[in-house]
Amino acid sequence: MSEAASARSRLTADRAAGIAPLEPMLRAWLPAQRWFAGKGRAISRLTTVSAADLLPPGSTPGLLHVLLDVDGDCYQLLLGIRPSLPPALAPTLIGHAEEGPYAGRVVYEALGDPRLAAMLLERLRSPGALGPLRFDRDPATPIPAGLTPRPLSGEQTNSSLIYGDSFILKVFRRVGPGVNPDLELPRALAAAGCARVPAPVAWYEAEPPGGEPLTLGVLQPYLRGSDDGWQLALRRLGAGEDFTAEAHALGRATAEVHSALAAALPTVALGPEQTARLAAGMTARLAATAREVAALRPYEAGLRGAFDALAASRGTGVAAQRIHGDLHLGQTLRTLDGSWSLIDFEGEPARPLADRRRPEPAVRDIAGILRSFDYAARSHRPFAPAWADDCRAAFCEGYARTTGRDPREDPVLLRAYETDKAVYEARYESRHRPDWLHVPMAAIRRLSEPARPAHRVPPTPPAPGALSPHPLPHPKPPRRPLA
Ligand SMILES: Nc1ncnc2c1ncn2[C@@H]1O[C@H](COP(=O)(O)OP(=O)(O)O)[C@@H](O)[C@H]1O
Ligand SMILES: O=P(O)(O)O[C@H]1O[C@H](CO)[C@@H](O[C@H]2O[C@H](CO)[C@@H](O)[C@H](O)[C@H]2O)[C@H](O)[C@H]1O
Repeated sequence: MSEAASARSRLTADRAAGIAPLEPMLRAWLPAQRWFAGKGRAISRLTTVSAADLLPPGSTPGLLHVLLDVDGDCYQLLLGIRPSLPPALAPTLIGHAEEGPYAGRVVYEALGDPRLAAMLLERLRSPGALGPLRFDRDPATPIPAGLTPRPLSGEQTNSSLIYGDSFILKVFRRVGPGVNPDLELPRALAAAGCARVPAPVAWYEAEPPGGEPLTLGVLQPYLRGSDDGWQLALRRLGAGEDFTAEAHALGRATAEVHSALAAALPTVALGPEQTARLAAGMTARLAATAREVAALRPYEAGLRGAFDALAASRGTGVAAQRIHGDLHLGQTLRTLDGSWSLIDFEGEPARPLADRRRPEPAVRDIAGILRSFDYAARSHRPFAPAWADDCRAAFCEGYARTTGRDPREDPVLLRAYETDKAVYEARYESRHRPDWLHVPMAAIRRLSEPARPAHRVPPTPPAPGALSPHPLPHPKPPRRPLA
C-alpha cells in the first residue's frame, strides 16, 4: 500500500468509535431498507465492526465504508457525509449527526450520490488494499474511467449500480465470512470458458486479520438491452403468446451451466444416509415455516409425504454439485442475440453462506424455474395453467436435450425439491410480499395431495456433443409415477 493510501486508511478502533454517534440514526433507518433481513423485529444490538474512509480526510463529500453488526448479522453500508444535502439527494437522507467527528453534518446513502458512486468505481479500477478492504480486478478486462453511474431501481436483496450501461456493480448488503458464491461461481465458470454467466471484472472484500475474507461487491459486464426472463414471460402471457421455445432454450442454458459447474468444482455422491439427511432438512424447514406461516399448517402433514418419499427412495444415492441455488425467471436474462444468461449466484439470501456453498442436486435449480412458470401463470388473469405446463415440459426437454437426462425421470427427487421451494416461497412471501402468498399456497395445496400417476416421459436422446451435469455415475432411479 502506498504511503498516501496508508495515511488515508482508517480501519481502527478509534475510527469505528467515531461512528458510534451515528448508530442511533442507523438503527432508525435500517428497518425501512428492503435488504434489511431483520424487518418486523426491534433491533436489540447494533455495533460498528469496521469503518474506513474511502476518500482522503477532509474530502467533501466524504465517503465512509461501514460494516455493522446488527443482532449478529453483518451489514455493509456506504455513507456519504456533507455539510448539507442538495435537493436532488433528499431521498438519500439518513440523518443529521449531532455529536462526534461528523457533528453538524448530514449523513446519507452514498450509492444514491452520482459523485460518490463514481468514486467507488475509481477505487475498483485501482486494485490494492485500503484499510480493511481489498480491491481486485481481472487484468484482462479494461474498465474505462468516468463512466456515469445510475442506481438500479426495483426491489432487491442487494444494491446495484449501472455504470455507463457497460458494467453493473452489486454491493452486497448482508455479508459473512467466506467467498460469496456470486463471485466464486461466475469466476469458476468464466475460467472454464462458460459464456452463459457474465464474468466478474472487479470485486472488493474485507480482510479481517486472521479471518476469512468477506465478499462486499462485484462488478460485471452489464448485458445492455437484455430482457429479464420474468418480465419477458409476463409480457408473452399478457399477449396470449407461447413461451415454449424460450423455455426450451433456457433448459439448455441451465444444463450447460450445471455441466460446467460440475466439471469445474467438486461434486459428491450423496449416499442413502445423506439423502435421508437432506430430506430431514426439508422436513425441518417445513416445520419451521409452518410455525411462522399459519396458512401452511393444514398442509404440513401432506407436504411431508414428498420428503418421506425422498428419504425412502434412495437405495443408490443422488449426485450433488455446485448449483445456482435460487434459480427463478428473475435470475435469467435473454440477451439481444436471443441467448439466455444466468445471474445472481448468491443462493437463497436467508441461508447461511456455508450451506449455500455446499454441493446439492442440480434438480434444486430446475425446481426453482418450474415453480417460476407457475408463478407467472398465476400472476395472469385468468390463471393460465396450460401455459405453465407447456413451459415446464419445454424447459425439461431442453435440459434433457443437452444432458441426455430429463429431470422428470426422477419424480420423487423433483417433487421433493418443488415442495421445498414452495415452502421457501411461502415464507418469503409472508415476510416480504404478503399479497403474493396465494401463489405458493396454490402449489402447496397441490403438492400436499398424494402424488398422482402421470404420463411416462419418453427418454430424450441427447443432442450431438451433449454435456453431462453428472460426472459421477448416476444410477437410474426406479420408475415412479410423475410428481
Ligand atoms: N449483468 C447484468 N446485465 C444486465 N442486467 C443485470 C445484470 N446483472 C443484474 N442485472 C439486473 O439487476 C437485477 C438485480 O440483480 P440481482 O443479481 O438479481 O440482484 P439482487 O441480489 O439484489 O437480487 C436483475 O434482476 C437484473 O434485472
Ligand atoms: O431475486 P432474489 O434473489 O432476491 O430472490 C428472492 O426474491 C424473489 C422475488 O423477487 C423470489 O422469487 C419468487 O417470486 C418470483 C416472481 O417475483 C418468481 O419468479 C419466483 O419463482 C419466486 O420464487 C425468490 O424466491 C426470493 O429468493
